[in-house]
Amino acid sequence: MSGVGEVGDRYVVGVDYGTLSGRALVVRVRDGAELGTAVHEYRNAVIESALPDGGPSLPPDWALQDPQDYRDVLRHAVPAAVAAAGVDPRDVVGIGIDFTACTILPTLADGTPLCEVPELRQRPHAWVKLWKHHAAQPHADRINALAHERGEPWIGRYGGRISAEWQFAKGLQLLEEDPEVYRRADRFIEAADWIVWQLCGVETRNVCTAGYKGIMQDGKYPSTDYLTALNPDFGDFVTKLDGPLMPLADKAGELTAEAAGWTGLPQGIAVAVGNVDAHVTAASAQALAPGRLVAIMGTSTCHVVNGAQPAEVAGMCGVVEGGISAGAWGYEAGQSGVGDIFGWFVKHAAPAEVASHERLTELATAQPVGAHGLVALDWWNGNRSLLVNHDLSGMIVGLTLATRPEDVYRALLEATAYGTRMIIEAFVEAGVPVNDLVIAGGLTSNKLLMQIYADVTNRPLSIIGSAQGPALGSAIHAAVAAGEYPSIHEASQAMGRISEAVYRPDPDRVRAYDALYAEYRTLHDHFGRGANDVMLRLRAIRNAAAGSAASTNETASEEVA
Ligand SMILES: Nc1ncnc2c1ncn2[C@@H]1O[C@H](COP(=O)(O)OP(=O)(O)O)[C@@H](O)[C@H]1O
Ligand SMILES: O=C(CO)[C@H](O)[C@H](O)COP(=O)(O)O
Repeated sequence: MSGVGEVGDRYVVGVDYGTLSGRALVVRVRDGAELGTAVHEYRNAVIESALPDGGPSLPPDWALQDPQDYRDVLRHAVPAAVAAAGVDPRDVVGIGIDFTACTILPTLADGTPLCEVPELRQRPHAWVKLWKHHAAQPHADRINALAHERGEPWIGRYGGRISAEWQFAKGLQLLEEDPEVYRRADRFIEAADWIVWQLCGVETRNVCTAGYKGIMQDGKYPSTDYLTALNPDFGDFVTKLDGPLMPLADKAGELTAEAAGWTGLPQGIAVAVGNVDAHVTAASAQALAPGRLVAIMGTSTCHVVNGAQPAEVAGMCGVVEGGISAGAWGYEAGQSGVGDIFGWFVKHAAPAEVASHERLTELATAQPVGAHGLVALDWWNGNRSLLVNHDLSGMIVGLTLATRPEDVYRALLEATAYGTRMIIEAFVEAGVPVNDLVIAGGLTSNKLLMQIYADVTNRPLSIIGSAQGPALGSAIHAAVAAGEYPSIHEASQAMGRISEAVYRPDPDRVRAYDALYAEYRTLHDHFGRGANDVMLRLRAIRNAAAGSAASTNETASEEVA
């Protein structure tokens, strides 16, 4: 891309809120050139052990965040990105944001997070629940059981199972574990919509998170009758969730004077409706046409693909009209652990002399397919699609005394590719075309991983032409919200970019992987579909042991006190 623009050029800013940091990107409207970027790491990262001000240990599978970290991204990363771009802030015409989801927080009616209400600061349920907060699995199980018992019409749009990661499971857990915080929550709002509210002073709900994470179908949420059947006090939950529903790429409002002060951008510029970090990337990957599946591969993977019609795909995350772009049915699936699994091995299992992604990848590249004799189940962070159960766990079969670290690392890379192939096959079998794959996200840097995905799925892999797919996607949505393009389609064509078919499947390796994939499917169905619930039993034993350890610690601390 050429350098800073010409006279009359206009710019937009995209802000991508990831799991550990927020990234701002300054983009030229006419061609999507990326002129400057900056990252702000969240000071409190992911809160998994105890609240920032101290206090008791959090239970297993909790994952919270601090909303102040989100505001700080606006204060630090946006001005730094504009400075790095060397453009005049007065030439910026819009800002768009995307967020991990379902990342959700309880607030007062004016948007004040409950964790910032002094008397509630020490209450874990007052804080933001991050997308990977998996402690609401029992609540999700009840939501699903009751939905099937009553024949709720919406359950099919979610592949038959609502995830523990999503709004209703997290809301039910909040109600039943801290009723006072639940009552004090005038709003239960996705961080994507909350940060837009901070930017323009207008409370909105984007159709993407409302649809995929909030069970909003055909303009309706689940009935009050269903909610009170779950818990008599849950009937008002939708009143907390609901707000003005807005289509993607619309303008939510205009930058307030206060937000202009934080960001250094002009007051009054367009603020785009919020979006999800996966779905927003379809625009930057020029993959809005039906059949082009985009896999955004990072700590986790989200798979998004547009289809011409709605279809029910067992185990998918959901299908939402306009969920990716207006005029199509957007499908989502996902794997709740991908890069995180590779990171776990590097940080906690690999010997120091080879403990890096680069070294392990280099060592793993040379061996032929199947030489390590291993097959793994990629469920270190549960299974989002197709089994939708976060009490499932990881597994490696075939370990011997001859197994080396790079063998295990490669087996983990391959296991996530098998998981993606399961998802693709489920879509195709349900009549949702998947013609080719477009890969975005931080994992595109691993060439071995990319080639494995091409060989396992037997499909060519195209690679997005930006290292900042979500942020570029948000910038593209900002350009539409600012009126620079008539629709997301024209903006995607002008501002998005992709390298076609960078990785092609090798027939010999495809055949070799077909045999290993058959073994993966056998293990997947045996341990994931009820033939042997050892993983669930071990999880129950772990939780009981954790509970008794916590009570022992409390007793010990009381005795000391
Ligand atoms: N070269 C690599 N090969 C495989 N995994 C990697 C590599 N580099 C980083 N990772 C993993 O990818 C994840 C980071 O992905 P990234 O897309 O940068 O972040 P995020 O998912 O927060 O957007 C981490 O879980 C890390 O362990
Ligand atoms: O489920 C999601 C989107 O639907 C989450 O936003 C996504 O899984 C977060 O992953 P990452 O940290 O890799 O961005």
